[in-house]
Amino acid sequence: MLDTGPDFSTRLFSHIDFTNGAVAAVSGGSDSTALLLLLKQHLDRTAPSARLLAVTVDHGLRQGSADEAQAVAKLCAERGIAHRILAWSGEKPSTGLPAAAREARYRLLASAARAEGIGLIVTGHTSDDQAETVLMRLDRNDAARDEGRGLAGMAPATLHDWRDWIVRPLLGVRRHALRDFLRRQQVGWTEDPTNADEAFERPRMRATLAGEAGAQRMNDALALAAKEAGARTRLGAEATCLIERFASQPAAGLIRLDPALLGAGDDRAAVYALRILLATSGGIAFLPDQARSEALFARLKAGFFCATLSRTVVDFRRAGIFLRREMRGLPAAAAAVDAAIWDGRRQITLNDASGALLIAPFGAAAAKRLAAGRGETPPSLLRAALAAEPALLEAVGKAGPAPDWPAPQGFAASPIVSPFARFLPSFDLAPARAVAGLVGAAPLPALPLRGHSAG
Ligand SMILES: Nc1ncnc2c1ncn2[C@@H]1O[C@H](COP(=O)(O)OP(=O)(O)OP(=O)(O)O)[C@@H](O)[C@H]1O
Repeated sequence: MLDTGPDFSTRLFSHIDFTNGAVAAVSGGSDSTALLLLLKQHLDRTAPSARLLAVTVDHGLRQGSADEAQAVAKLCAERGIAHRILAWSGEKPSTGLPAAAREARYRLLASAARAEGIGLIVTGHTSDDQAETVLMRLDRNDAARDEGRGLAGMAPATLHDWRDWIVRPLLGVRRHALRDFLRRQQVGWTEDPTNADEAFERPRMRATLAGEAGAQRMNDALALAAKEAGARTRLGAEATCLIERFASQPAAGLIRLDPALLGAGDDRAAVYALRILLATSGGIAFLPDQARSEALFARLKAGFFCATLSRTVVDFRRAGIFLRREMRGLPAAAAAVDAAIWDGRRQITLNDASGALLIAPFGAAAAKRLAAGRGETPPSLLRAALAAEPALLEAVGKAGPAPDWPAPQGFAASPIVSPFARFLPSFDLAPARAVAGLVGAAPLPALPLRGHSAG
């Protein structure tokens, strides 16, 4: 039987920095209920002044979800833990419901954390969840498409919206051990019927991992995840070196790669660096397809050419290899909204919200008037990059002349690192930090795990 005494909670939590408190995401299921009680035990012993807020999201998708949230509220009241229930009140999509529910859940958890000045969310994902995730990805053959990146499974920590850390302290713990702990504490939990509904992929996978027969499969999956996590982190570190050595940004929206990258000798890392930079330039949340990226890299090795991948024009000419957002598919003029993400590439800040403002691509004509030559970068490329940047317009002046550049006061369009802007797994910290430095994105908040640094 697993030791679930004080040593156990020390092992689970002592590497996490709770100085700024924690939000515990508690569904009322066994895993997150055990998480909450173990964390409370740990903080009472080691950091009694650290704030702990339990949050239950009521998705309103099942009958009885409000009662389940109330059961968590009751447990928290008994244990002296602050608790909030947050309802998902938005439109529910007819397809992709689990993904939409997850999005809404993290958004609500993050808003609760921010409201309390807490930058850390802990969830109850277990090694069972990890094995299921990895095996589902293996079944879908994601590995072949993405060089095995996904087989690393869930990261011990993930940055959400470049602001809030989601930490998963139970990733190395089996669900049955947590249930044993709860039984000994005489604490109940709710069973979500969808977890047993084999119409869904995850419950089907869970069933294959049950019993003696499933145990070996689970161990193999966890060993695979650990191996792939190491490989992904190493590849990321190698790609980081290449980005730092060979990539520069001559102007906003224009990345230059030194052609020496092509002969640097480490093609795998170079392709990975290229994929990350393509997604960043194009404003895409996912890295471009592995095979197409390899083909692009091979074509670059063959000499000068121009192609488009991941909404990014890749232009190899004498002056270097340049990446910029293609003009096709840029957002149409629309009302400017503070804090909105524009084109997946820029976070808009409106300091002066007065008046009706529109945001629109700068456009080729205005860029032609304004872009001046700079250094050795061909002016045509500077103009092309500028044309795809956002500009602020008076709504009434739509037909008037284009605005001046740089943008009028009261408006900032800060670059974001598109593939990692929403979710940044800790495996990918090094390349995310390098690209943030390259494009001028906000620096990463420190990783709340001891023994690591996020710079
Ligand atoms: N409705 C919710 N409210 C708050 N946190 C949640 C909610 N649903 C899930 N979580 C968090 O996400 C983690 C993983 O979610 P998942 O859907 O795999 O778990 P679950 O089966 O709903 O619940 P549990 O993991 O607690 O048994 C949970 O352990 C919990 O920390």
